[in-house]
Amino acid sequence: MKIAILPGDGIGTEIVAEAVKVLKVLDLSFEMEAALVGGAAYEAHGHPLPESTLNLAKAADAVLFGAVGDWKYDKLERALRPEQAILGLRKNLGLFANFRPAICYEQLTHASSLKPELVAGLDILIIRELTGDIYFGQPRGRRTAVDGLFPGAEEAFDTMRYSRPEVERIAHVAFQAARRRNKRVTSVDKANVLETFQFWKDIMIEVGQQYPDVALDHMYVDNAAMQLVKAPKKFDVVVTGNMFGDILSDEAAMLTGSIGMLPSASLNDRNQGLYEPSHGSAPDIAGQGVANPLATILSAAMMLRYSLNQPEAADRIESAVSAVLSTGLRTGDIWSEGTQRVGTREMGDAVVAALVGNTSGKTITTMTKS
Ligand SMILES: NC(=O)c1ccc[n+]([C@@H]2O[C@H](COP(=O)([O-])OP(=O)(O)OC[C@H]3O[C@@H](n4cnc5c(N)ncnc54)[C@H](O)[C@@H]3O)[C@@H](O)[C@H]2O)c1
Ligand SMILES: CC(C)[C@H](C(=O)O)[C@@H](O)C(=O)O
Ligand SMILES: [Mg+2]
Repeated sequence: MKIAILPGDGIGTEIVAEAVKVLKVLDLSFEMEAALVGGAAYEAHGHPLPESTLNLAKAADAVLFGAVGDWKYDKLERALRPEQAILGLRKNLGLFANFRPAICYEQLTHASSLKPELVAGLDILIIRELTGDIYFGQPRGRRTAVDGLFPGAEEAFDTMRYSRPEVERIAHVAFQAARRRNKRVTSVDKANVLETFQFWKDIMIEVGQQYPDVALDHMYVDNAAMQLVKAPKKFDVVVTGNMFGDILSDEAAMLTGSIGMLPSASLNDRNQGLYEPSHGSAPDIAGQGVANPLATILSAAMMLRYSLNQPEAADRIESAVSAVLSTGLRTGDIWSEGTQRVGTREMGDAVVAALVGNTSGKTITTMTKS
C-alpha cells in the first residue's frame, strides 16, 4: 500500500509532519512518498499540480494532503494559483464524496464559541459534493455584457450546474452513511431560488424512496447556516452541494472548538481517497509552530479506516487524540483557561507518546472558560 504525502504550503508542511510522525509510529507496512503541491510546486516547477505529483497521487492508495495557498499568489492567473492543485486533484481522481465530520470532543466543550450545552456531545456529518456545482461549471469567465442592467459594462460569470448522476451518487452516499448513524439526512439547498437546487431536491426525494428507513428532510441553506449555530445537535447527516458544503463545514468546525479539529475524507467510487484538514494554509500563523495538527492527524485516521483497511489503527489514533486532550494539552486555537498551551510539534509528540503508551503529561481537569 502506498500513501502520497502532499504537505503543500503554509502550515501544511508543519501539520503534515506531525501526522506522518503518528503514522510512522504505528509501524504498519505501507510506503510513503512525498511531493510538492500548491505554491511550493509552482515555485519549483512552475505549476501548482505538476504531472509528477498528479501521477503519484493517482497511483497511490491514498493521499495525505496538508493545505495550499498564500496571499502572495492572488495575482497569478487562475490556472497557476495554488488552490488549483487541490481542485485538480479532486477532479482528476474523481473524489466526489467529501466527508467532514464535526465532532465535539467532550474535553473541548468549553473551547467552542457556542454555549457548552449546545455543542456537548455533538456528532454530525457533513457530506459535501466535491466535483461539481459552480466550482467546476462551464462556461465561466469575463466579458462585456450585452444585456442585463449595464449593457456594455465589464462582467464576470460562473455556471452553477449539476447532472442527474452527480446528484444521485452523492444522495446514495448520504443515505448509506445515515444508515450507519442515526438514520436522518438533511438535504441543504436553495430550491426557492435556484433551478439547480430544485433539481437537487427532487432527486434527493426520489433516491430517498429507496431508503425508507432513513428520514429525509430539506432545509434552505440560509436557514441551515442559522440552525447550525442555534441547535446543531438536531442534525445527523447533512448533504449539500460543493459551495454550500464549503461554507457550512467551516461554520460547523467552530462547533467542535476550532477549524483545527475538523478532518476530512474525499472519496471516489473505488474508495481511493484524499485526506486533509478542512482548513487552509493559514498564512497568518504559518512558520510559527502554533498550528493545531489534530485535524490532519484525525484525517490520517480516516485514511487508515476508509482507504487502507486499518480500522483498528484508526481507532488507536482517535483514542490517542482523546487521551492527549484529557491531559489538558491545547494548541492556541483550542486553549481555554486551566489548560496547557503547546505548539504544533509538542501536540504531535503527545499523540505519538499516547500511542506508544507513554503519557507522562499531567492530567489537568479544570477547564473553565475565561
Ligand atoms: N484545502 C486547502 O488547501 C485549503 C482550504 C481552505 C483555504 N485554503 C487556502 O488557504 C489560504 C488561507 O485561507 P483562509 O485564511 O481563508 O483560511 P484558513 O483555513 O487557512 O484560515 C482561517 C483562520 O483559521 C486559522 N486556522 C486554520 N487552520 C488552523 C489550525 N490548524 N490551527 C490553528 N488555527 C488555524 C487561521 O490562522 C486563520 O485565522 C488561502 O490561500 C486559501 O485559498 C486552502
Ligand atoms: C481552497 C479551496 C479550493 C477549498 C474549497 O473551496 O473547496 C477549501 O476552502 C476547502 O474547503 O477545501
Ligand atoms: Mg473551505
